[in-house]
Amino acid sequence: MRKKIVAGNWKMNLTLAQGEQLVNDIVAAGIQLSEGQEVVIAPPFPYLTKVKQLTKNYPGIFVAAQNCASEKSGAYTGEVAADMLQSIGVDYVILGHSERREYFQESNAQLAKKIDQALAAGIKPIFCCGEPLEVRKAETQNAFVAQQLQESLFHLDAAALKNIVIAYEPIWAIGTGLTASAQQAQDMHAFIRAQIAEKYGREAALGLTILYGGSAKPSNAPELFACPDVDGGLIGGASLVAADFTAIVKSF
Ligand SMILES: O=C[C@H](O)COP(=O)(O)O
Repeated sequence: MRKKIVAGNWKMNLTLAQGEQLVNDIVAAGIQLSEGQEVVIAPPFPYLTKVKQLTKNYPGIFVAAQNCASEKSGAYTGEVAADMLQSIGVDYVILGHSERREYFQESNAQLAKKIDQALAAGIKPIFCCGEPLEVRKAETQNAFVAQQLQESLFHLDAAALKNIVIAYEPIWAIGTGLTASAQQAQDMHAFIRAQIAEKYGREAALGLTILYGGSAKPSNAPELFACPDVDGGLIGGASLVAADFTAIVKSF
C-alpha cells in the first residue's frame, strides 16, 4: 500500500515564535495517524532544526525543506546543500514548486540535478508539477506535465523512483481560492500514474504517492482525498492555521 501524506508548506511566512506555536498547536491536536499515513511540515530554512526538535517524539510527523541546491557544495553564496539538510535531520525536500520555477527561473533540467542531490543525500524529494492557466485553457495540460516528469525525473532508475513523491499543483489553483475539481485532480493524478507505469511498470506506479496542491482546505479536502489516485495534499495557506491544517489531516 502506498503512503498517504499531508504536507504543510509554510512558504516565506511566520516568525520563529509563530512557527513554534503552530507546531505546538498541531501536535497538541493529538492527530491519530494510521500506518502508512504521514504529516510533513515544511518551514523556512532557519526553522528546520527547531521544527525537527519539536516533532521528534511524534512518529508519523516529518520535516521538509522548501528547496535545496543543485550542486553538492562550494562557492554558491546563499544556497543550501542537500547534504546540509541531511545533517540536521531533514526528511523531505520540496522541489520544483511553481513559485521557484516562476520567480527563480528553475528549469526542468536544473530540477533534475536538485533531485539527484537530494536522493544522494538520502532526502526524499516532493517533486511539484502542474500547468499554468493558459495551458489548462488550451487543454494541453497532460503534455505539459508529461514533459516536466520526463525532463526532471525520468533519468532515475526504478530504485531511486521509490523515494520520490509527486505533488500535482495546477498553478491556476495556487493561492487563488480556485481549486481543481475532484474530477480534474483525479484525471491528472491518473494520467501521472499512467506515465510512471509506462516508464517504470505498473508496480512502481501503484506504489507512487501523488499529492494534490492548490487551495486545498478543510471543506474540499475530504472530496479530493477520496479520489482513488489522490494520496494526500501539499497545503499552502491552510497549513498556517493549526485548526485548518489538522482538519485537513483528519480528512485522510
Ligand atoms: O505548496 C503549496 C501549494 O502551493 C498550495 O498553496 P495554497 O494551498 O495556498 O493554494
